[in-house]
Amino acid sequence: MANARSTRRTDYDEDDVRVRPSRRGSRPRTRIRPKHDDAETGRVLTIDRGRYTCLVEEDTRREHEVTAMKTRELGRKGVVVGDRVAIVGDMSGDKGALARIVRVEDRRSVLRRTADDDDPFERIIVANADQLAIVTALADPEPRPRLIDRCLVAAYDAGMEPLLVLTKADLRGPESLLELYGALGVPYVVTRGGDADDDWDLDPIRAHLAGRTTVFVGHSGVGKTTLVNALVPDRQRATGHVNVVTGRGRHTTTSALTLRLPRFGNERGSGWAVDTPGVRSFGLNHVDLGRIIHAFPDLEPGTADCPRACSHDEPDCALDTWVEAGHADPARLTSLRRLLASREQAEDD
Ligand SMILES: Nc1nc2c(ncn2[C@@H]2O[C@H](COP(=O)(O)OP(=O)(O)OP(=O)(O)O)[C@@H](O)[C@H]2O)c(=O)[nH]1
Ligand SMILES: [Zn+2]
Repeated sequence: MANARSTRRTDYDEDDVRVRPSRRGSRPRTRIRPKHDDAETGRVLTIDRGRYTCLVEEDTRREHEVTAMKTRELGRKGVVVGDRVAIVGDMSGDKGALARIVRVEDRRSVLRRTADDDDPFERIIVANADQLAIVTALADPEPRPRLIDRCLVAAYDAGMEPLLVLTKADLRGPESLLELYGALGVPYVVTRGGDADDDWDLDPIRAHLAGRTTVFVGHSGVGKTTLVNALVPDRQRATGHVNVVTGRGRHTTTSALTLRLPRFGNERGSGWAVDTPGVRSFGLNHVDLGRIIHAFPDLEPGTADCPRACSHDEPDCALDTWVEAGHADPARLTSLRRLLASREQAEDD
């Protein structure tokens, strides 16, 4: 009991008390003001063993990182990379200083996964991102269209725009792979870099990333690390934290890591890259397939005559008639159904 009470004490936020209660005992201002209304807003850059690296005073000359922990008042609510949070306490960013996250602001988008399709637990990988860069090598390793499809479903489900990043173009051209995605109209960039090109032109991909927050996913060996490092030359400095990067420069955490991209062209904001070291695949157990149709605005009106709770991949689906009547391209319906089916299939086939 005594223990619980003392914990409450530490939860009490001394920063909130601007006016001392008078001797006659008026109530402290914290009681009547909204809680923590002088908290600072931060962007969660990465998470490591319960410590949240947050960027505060963003885009000002006083921009800096602070390390924070969750507080009790958050309850069981999770804090994920990309979250905008309210932070109080020691905001100095000094070594050993620990601030406290007291609130998580509403999320604009949520990229989720389940470890595999049988896993009942969904995990949020990143919040508030705009774009999902699906990094795929054109060869070595061979492209895995099923995996790409699943990433597309995850992006559409999250309310994020997909971007196909096709690497190792020095080994093979993109034509046959792009045939699969032509009807979907997924934006793409083709790159060749790393050891294959001393003079790597990153401008085409930078144009897609400028001013937005992009999450990078990709299977092992596709060149994701090579690409992200090239995009963020001062990566080591950008992460800054010894607990994120070990002496050998490898991540000890599977948390996503947010990196600021250098400014590109006339964009006002430089944009952010979110690297996802541990994410190689997307379990789609949590995905509400009913949401995927929203990514197909040309087909969506055709679902008006569908049976209730139509999966859009069944004999009575009204989309067949809609397409036969010439309202939309049949290839679009084929692509939609391929995506809908990708949840039921293994990633590797
Ligand atoms: N030929 C060719 N090789 C590339 C290209 N980009 C990267 N590579 C090579 O591909 C290999 C894998 O690259 P990484 O960047 O480590 O791939 P990754 O996707 O981060 O893989 P993990 O480190 O396993 O997560 C390395 O040997 C790179 O040098 C490219 O455009 N062309
Ligand atoms: Zn239908």
